[in-house]
Amino acid sequence: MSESNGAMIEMIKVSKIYQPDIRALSDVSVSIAQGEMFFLIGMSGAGKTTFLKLLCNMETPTNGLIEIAGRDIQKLRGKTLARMRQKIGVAYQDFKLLTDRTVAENIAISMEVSYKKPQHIKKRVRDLLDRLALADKHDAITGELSRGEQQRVALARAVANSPTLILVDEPTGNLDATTTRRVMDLLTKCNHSGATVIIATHDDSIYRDTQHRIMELRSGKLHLIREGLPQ
Ligand SMILES: Nc1ncnc2c1ncn2[C@@H]1O[C@H](COP(=O)(O)OP(=O)(O)OP(=O)(O)O)[C@@H](O)[C@H]1O
Repeated sequence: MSESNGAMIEMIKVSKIYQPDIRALSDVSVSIAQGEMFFLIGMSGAGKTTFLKLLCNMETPTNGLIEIAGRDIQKLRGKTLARMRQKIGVAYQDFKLLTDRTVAENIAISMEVSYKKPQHIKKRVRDLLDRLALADKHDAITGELSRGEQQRVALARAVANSPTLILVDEPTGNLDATTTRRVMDLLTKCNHSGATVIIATHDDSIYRDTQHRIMELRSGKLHLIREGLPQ
């Protein structure tokens, strides 16, 4: 994805109403810079997952415009849409893993789809498993792991192919403090390598001391909690 005025994401007056009448997002406008790490907080049901799903085209807005790297994502079709999707890594709240496949197979998928060399894939999978304290789970069947382990596999899969945009939904919900730190270290490393990272969470331990921008969804509206410091 190419740069557009330094913005990775432009949301302009975006609303999402689910049928029959659930207003999840209401006139949300925000610009998120290329290379920014951005925390999206809010109570349960505040619309965080909806916000992320709109960005990865899993849901369409009822009103408003969403641009990623300068392109209106609702207008993307065919190969252009597929190419953009390859540049977005998503760790879903419900993981969406292939539970009958091994951990390594799950993490390798996005790299295989973009024809990375087997040698590179092997090395990357091992490295991510090491970083996330899952080295001994390489050949485990994913559906047999604990929720906290599956959560980390979902994260490893999301970042494996070095996407330009990383969307993570509650990445630490099932984790202890030490493992939470590992997850945040990995996301920070991705961010330092240039990725724009958007983290939806209500785990205040991961944003309490951050120097990155924090915004909160409340009653479908987006409020600034803290400006990020220049990095
Ligand atoms: N597919 C859907 N159909 C109808 N309503 C939905 C749908 N998805 C979400 N909602 C509703 O939209 C609102 C926002 O939901 P969303 O999942 O985006 O919130 P959230 O902040 O991610 O919550 P949580 O922290 O509990 O995951 C909620 O009232 C939810 O019930």
